[in-house]
Order: sequence, then structure tokens, then C-alpha cells
Amino acid sequence: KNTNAKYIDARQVQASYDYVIVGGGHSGTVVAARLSENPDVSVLLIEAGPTDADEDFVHIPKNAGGAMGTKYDWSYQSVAMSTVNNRVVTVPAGKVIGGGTVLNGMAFDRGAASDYDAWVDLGNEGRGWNDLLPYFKKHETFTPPEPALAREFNITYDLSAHGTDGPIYASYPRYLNPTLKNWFRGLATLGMPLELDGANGRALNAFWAPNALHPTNMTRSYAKNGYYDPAVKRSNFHVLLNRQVTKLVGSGSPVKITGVEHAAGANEATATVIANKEVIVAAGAIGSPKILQLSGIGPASLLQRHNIPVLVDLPGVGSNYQDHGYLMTFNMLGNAPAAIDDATARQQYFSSKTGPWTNSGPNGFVFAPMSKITTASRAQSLISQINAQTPAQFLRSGTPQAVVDGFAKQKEILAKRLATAEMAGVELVFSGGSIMCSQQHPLSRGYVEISSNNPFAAPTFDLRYVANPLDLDYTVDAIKFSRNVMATAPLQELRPQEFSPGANTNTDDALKTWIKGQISTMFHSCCTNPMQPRALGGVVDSKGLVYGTSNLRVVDASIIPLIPGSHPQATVYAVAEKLADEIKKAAGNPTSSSSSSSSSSSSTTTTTSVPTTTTTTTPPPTTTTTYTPTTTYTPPAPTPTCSVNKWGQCTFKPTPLS
Ligand SMILES: Cc1cc2nc3c(=O)[nH]c(=O)nc-3n(C[C@H](O)[C@H](O)[C@H](O)COP(=O)(O)OP(=O)(O)OC[C@H]3O[C@@H](n4cnc5c(N)ncnc54)[C@H](O)[C@@H]3O)c2cc1C
Repeated sequence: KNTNAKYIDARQVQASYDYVIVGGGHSGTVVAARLSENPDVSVLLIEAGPTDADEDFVHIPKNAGGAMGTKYDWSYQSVAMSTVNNRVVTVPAGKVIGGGTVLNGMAFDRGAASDYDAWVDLGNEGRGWNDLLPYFKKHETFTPPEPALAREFNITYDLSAHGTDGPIYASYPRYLNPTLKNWFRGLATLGMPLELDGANGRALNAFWAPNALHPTNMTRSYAKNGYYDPAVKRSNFHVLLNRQVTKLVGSGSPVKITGVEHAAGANEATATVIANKEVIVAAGAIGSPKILQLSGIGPASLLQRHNIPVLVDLPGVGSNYQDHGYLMTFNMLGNAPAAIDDATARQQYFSSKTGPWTNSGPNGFVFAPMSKITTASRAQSLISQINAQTPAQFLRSGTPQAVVDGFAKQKEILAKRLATAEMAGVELVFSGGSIMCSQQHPLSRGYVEISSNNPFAAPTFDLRYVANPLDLDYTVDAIKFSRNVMATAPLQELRPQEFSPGANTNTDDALKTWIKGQISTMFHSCCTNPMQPRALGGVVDSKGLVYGTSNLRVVDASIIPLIPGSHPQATVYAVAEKLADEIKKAAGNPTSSSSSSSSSSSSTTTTTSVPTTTTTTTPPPTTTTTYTPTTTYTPPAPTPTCSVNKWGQCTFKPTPLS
């Protein structure tokens, strides 16, 4: 536990700081840690939640996702979404220091080069793959898989793509589900290439990736223990916990934000702190557009409807909402290797940090280009249909023209890049009979809007899954492809029997109906304050600066313009690291090197350093959990015959079919 933390309460807060950071989640802690490396600048971080209390459900990989539904989760509720049978989806989001990195499944992968080069196509110079690669390395310390595991599963990696001394550990669990070997052999039968490493820009086809996992302790590596804990000891870094930012106050043209208002609750007194240099918003894909809108930065019509004076009319704030729409199919395996029972697994974990409890979720990935999941002519037809659609055709009615124009540009870029083998259309992850299938570059766009001018009122949002019918079409292809893999000889050795959606769901129409009834969040909300030109509905420029302002930046997942084909946490780390460097440069402060990541590199007073491989966070064998969850998270696709873990993976004990 960090005993030197500069946690302060609202009475002790200084009148002003050089930088005020709104949201101490994933990106907020990265930027706070980097800016406070310079002892001559003062930094205040304001976080709506607490710090975690080192619970097992945070640290033990097997429990990853256990913080969902607890007090560390906003548990945002969507509207009844008309595009998917009026279903309401709960979207988990961290309300705790470290944010999403406390809740997440620890999958730690990057997108393909094409995903980031598409951001440059949108007008963001300096945001392509080659620009971001040094920052992917900067935040990472990679440890290769143990040789025996690598041999058994044929895990390959490219050391030159990885970081060697960053704050976040990337390593492999010491147990993988043996059925993954059948899956990879089945994929090879169908001609799916195995890439050397997804981290080198080739996150395509099949490949292996590590987890955000400490290599010896086998515990979660996340923004709190990587960035926040070392940095918070500095005297120039203050933290306000359990305080919600209610509004940013500014004036002038361009608008200069001076004050940041915050309060402990709806009926509590509001206080204001002054930002001398910059205000940096990092409140996440739902929280950040909400704060901008409450502050008068957003679509004028929305702000006027809620009696909020307009500081900057920016129609893109809260638009462009993207996620990887997610589905699970299930097969009962009649001939799977016997599962390790939980008591043995627990013993293995605490005695030698081995076994299934070291495993949080996926390591063997498929990120398939369209041409790999269907015929060339079908793939071509899908691309032609993307091009043929008029931009506003499937957007929400009343979408402002600038946002429509931005989507037109995005659609053109996606059609061009999805037509190649360099951009993935879907992700498939196999685990013990379940197959997770998710859309990687959806064409549907959702939105986030304030529901009132009360900052404690929940925002209104709609992910609008499959609003664009082409998202349904290629998802049908993906499910058919996954069935083709299951039909190959290596998978047939496991004697699979599909029970969801089930063999009777076998026409395109039946699959579409099933998809509409099932599709849900993969927890990858992003893109609601897109980094693209203002005339195209953009909210921030390529340096994260909010249009129409002189000192307000956004640095979190909301500024991603097009969702990459990957689980997003490594991208969020890289983008935040790069922006932190740019903020320092803009202020004439020394930046830390992009190949070495020491969080103390430019500070003379700090005592912090990058954690070493001997970090001592090992929980004792009988660790007790000090926090009792207040609610229980319901997995996305529960079925009567399969025990489903947080990630929708089947964890049932296989019963041989007679
Ligand atoms: C359940 C789950 C599983 C996931 N699994 C994976 C995975 O396995 N691999 C992967 O790569 N990615 C995964 N992700 C995604 C990834 O973790 C997120 O994309 C990323 O952490 C988002 O970072 P962020 O900085 O944008 O926002 P967050 O980390 O959400 O940070 C926002 C912070 O702002 C605070 N905040 C919000 N409003 C206010 C306010 N008004 N005042 C003060 N503070 C405020 C919040 O409390 C929060 O701490 C998962 C996410 C979730 C939720």
C-alpha cells in the first residue's frame, strides 16, 4: 500500500495548479504521472471514485472483470436501443484510480498498422503507426512466454516490437486452455496465416498476444501500480478522490478554461480550482463528452435544450460512439481434455503461481480481414455496398451536417482499407468450446448526450448496434466462418455440438435475428470526441486540443476517431503517453525518452522508479477480500448448459456425449 500518497481533501486543495486533470482512470493517471515528473510544475488529479483496496478480484487474473458491478464501476445504462429490439445494455466503466485498467480482462494487444494510418487519412498528422510505435514500446516491459509453453502452443513473438522498461508488464499466463491447439490447427487447415507477433503492426489473421500481467507475481499490471503509485509520492502531485468534476469554467475567444468545479455529491457544496496552464479531460468515452456538454462545449441545440450557455458550438461532442459489438457462440465439447478442478487450480496459483488462475482471458487471437472470412466476391460486394451507401442513410436522424461529413470520410477510408488484407473486419477468440465474435470496424454510430444540466444525472446514450445493415451482413459471415473452423478435422476431434445459436439457426435471416437479440458491449466504448478536422465533426485536433479553446485537452479513449481492430488498452496507453510528451513540449518542459520509460527520468526530487521484476505484490495464500461487491454482474450470454465466466467463456466441465 502507498503510505506517502498526497491525497488531500477539498479543504486543503491549493487555489491553483499548473495542470488540472479531470478523471484519474487509465489515461488520466498516465498523463498525471508524466507531467509531474517535472518537479517545477504542479498537478492536481480529480477522480470521482476511490483507489482500489488490493482486492483479489482486482489482482488475480482468474478473477479479472470481478470489479464490474462493484462500487468501482459506473455501470452506465444505455437507452432502450431500437436497433436491437429495444434492449438496454449496461456498459461498465471504471470509477476508481486506474479506471478501465482495474476492471478489464487484461488482454494486451495493439491494432494493425492500417488502423492507425487510417487516423492520418482523417487529417491527423503524426498519429500513424510509425508515430505511435515508440509510445507502444515506452509503456511496456515485455517478457516472452516460458519456453515450454511457447513450444507446446507454438507461440511466436517479435522482440523488436516490444518495450523493455515501461511501467506496464506484458507477459503470458502459465496455463492456456489445451483446446486452443485444436483451434489453431483448424484455422491453418482453412489457410489462415499465423503472424509472428500482433505487436509489430501485423495484428491480422491469427497471432498470440500477452496479458497486462506481472511475469513473476502473476498479478494484474495496470495504470495504478504502473503509473499512479510511483508518481503520487511526489510533492508536486495532488489527488482529490471521490470528487466529481461538475463543470469547466472559461471565457474569451478562443475560450480559455480557468476554473474546474467539483463536488462530492449532488447535494454537496461545489468548489472551484484554478488551472494556470491547462485543463486535461480524461473522464472516458461516456464521461468526457458529458463534462464538455455540461460546460457549454457541444452541439448548441442540445446545450440550449438544457439551458446551458454555449461557449463553443461543437456538434461532434458525444457523436461517433463506437464499440466492438460482441457475440458468443457455444459448443458443447464431447471430447475435451479434463478440466483442472478449482481447488487444485487455487493451490497451484498460491503455491507456485502456475495453473489456470494465472489466466485472465484471451491470448490466441484471430483478427480476420473480410477476405479471410468469406469469398472474394462476397467481400468485394460488401465493400461496394459500403461505397454505395449515402453517408446519412443509417446515421441517427437529425445528425448535424459536419458529423455526417465526418462519417462520409470515415466510410470512404474504411471501405478502402477493409478492401485490403491489412485491416481486420472481425475478431474471433476460441476458448473451451465458446467462440467470441466481435465487429472490429463497425459502420453504425451511436451517441452520448447529457440528460439534464444536473451534473449528477446519468447521461443518455445509444450504441445503435447494427443500425447500419452491413454490420449485420458481415457478422453473419463471421459466424459462418467460425462454424467452418469448427467443422475442420482438428476441431472435430473435440466432438463439438453447437448449442447457441444452435444448428437450427442456419439461414442468414435467422442469424440476423439472433444477432439482434444478442449483440452487446465488448466494453470498448470510444470515439465520442473524435480527433479529426472541425469541419468534419471533429472535437479535438491531433494534439488533443479542443477546437475553439486555447488550453483544454482531451486525452482518453473518447478522442480515438476510428476504433482500432484490437482490445484498446495498449492504444489508450500509447496515445496518452504521446500526448503527455506533447503537452510537456508545448510548455517547454523536458520530455521523457520514448524508448526508456522511467517515470522519474526528468525529476530530481522524486524517489520513484519503474517497478522492477521483483515487485512484491504477491498476495498471501489466504488473502481475504476486504470489499464486498454491492451488485453482481450478469455475464453477456448466459446459457442453461454452460457456466459462463465474465468474458462469456464456457467454463463447464465437459460431459462426453453418448
Ligand atoms: C469491463 C471492461 C473490460 C475490458 N477489457 C479490456 C481488455 O481485456 N483489454 C483491453 O485492451 N481493453 C479492455 N477494456 C477497455 C479499456 O480498459 C478502456 O478502453 C480504457 O481503460 C479506457 O481508458 P480511459 O482513460 O478512456 O477511461 P477510464 O479508464 O474509464 O477513465 C475515466 C476516469 O474518469 C473518471 N471520471 C469520469 N467522470 C468524472 C468526473 N465527472 N469527475 C471526475 N472523474 C470522473 C472515472 O471515474 C474514471 O476513473 C475493458 C474495459 C472494461 C470496462
